[in-house]
Amino acid sequence: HPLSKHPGPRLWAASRIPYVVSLLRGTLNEDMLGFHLKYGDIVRLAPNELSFAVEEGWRDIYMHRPGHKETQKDKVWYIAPNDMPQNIVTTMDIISDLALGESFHCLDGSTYHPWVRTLFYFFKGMIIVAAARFFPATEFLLQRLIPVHILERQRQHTEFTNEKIAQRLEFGTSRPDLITPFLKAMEKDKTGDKMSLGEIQSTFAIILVAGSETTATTLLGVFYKLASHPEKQTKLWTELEKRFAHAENVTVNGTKEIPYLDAVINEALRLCFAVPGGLPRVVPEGGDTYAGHHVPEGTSISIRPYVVFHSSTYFHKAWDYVPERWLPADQRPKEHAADRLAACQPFNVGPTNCIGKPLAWAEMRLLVAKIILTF
Ligand code: HEM
Repeated sequence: HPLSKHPGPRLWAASRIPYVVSLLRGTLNEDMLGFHLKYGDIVRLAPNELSFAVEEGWRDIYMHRPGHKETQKDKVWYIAPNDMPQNIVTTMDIISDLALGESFHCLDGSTYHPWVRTLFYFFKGMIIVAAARFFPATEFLLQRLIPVHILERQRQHTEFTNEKIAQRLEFGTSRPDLITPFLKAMEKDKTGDKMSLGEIQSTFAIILVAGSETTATTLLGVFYKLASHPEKQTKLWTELEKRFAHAENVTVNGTKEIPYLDAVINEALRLCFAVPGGLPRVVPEGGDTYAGHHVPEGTSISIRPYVVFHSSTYFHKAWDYVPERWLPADQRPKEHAADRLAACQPFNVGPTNCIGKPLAWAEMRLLVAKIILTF
């Protein structure tokens, strides 16, 4: 087999089944970590899949390289759920304002909106459906084994999203929001093309999921780490107090200039990364070279962020919480001078990286600064 030169556990190289078992048990990241420690930077983790734990993988797999064809998102993972059309997120323009012009009001009543409550079933359903897709010949039968309550909650989740979109379309909004540019796209252009309601629904389903849970999980990481490292918390408070004096003075722009605040958030992004899967892509026709290795077409390849972010090759004391490693070079502790910060890319890189990155940073800076100063 063309991938036989790459090391990895034999059973995993022979069959997709051990991978799928690990995926469904939720132990894939830990297993990957063990394999990379044992076998090295590039591991064969299924008959047609390689996992990369090398910095140059970010550039080679995800970025546009002149003279090379681009990898494609692996269809096993990137298919819209519940028979919806594919979402059309490619564009950077739409990220200039917030999504649907109306909150889910979770904080008002300290309760979850049903959309939030069903979100985890949505994720669980995604994983199980993807697991079945690895076996195309029996996919139809395997899909039937998915527990009915998970499918039902996943369907409800989609319904909540569609309901919200329908409300927004019917009642309008007093200020521009993320839907506004899409309304134009729903009218026919000169060529007679227009965006369908299904495409709008699918796109907003992904924006809402991608824009909420990721930021929330990272913030949980920030506060967990600060709570368990009081001296870092005090340091952050001192820096914020110097700049703002009171929480009421905090502004998005003002929070951009506080290196220790960014350092605290960057270290949480590294250690409590919110997108636990690999970011799977497929090698284009003709094959190509990734991190110095030729890989045949059709192979599934990805960086495993969990492995790279915890790698002692790139980060001194990789498992320790050290926000200072992210400070500008002249303020960084000597022992972290050689840390390879570019190996940590929590928003991915290249044409399909996170379109919400500036929004996520604005939200996180604002929230962390206000909460630390207030409490
Ligand atoms: C800490 C917060 C966040 C993290 C760590 C994060 C991370 C990521 C990553 C790693 C990807 C690439 C996935 C892939 O290559 O398969 C991605 C894509 C995406 N993110 Fe984020 N994200 C965050 C916040 C947000 C926010 C606030 C939004 C708001 C709209 C957002 C919207 C999206 C969308 C729509 C995509 C898909 C882009 C595409 O398919 O081209 N994300 N995000």
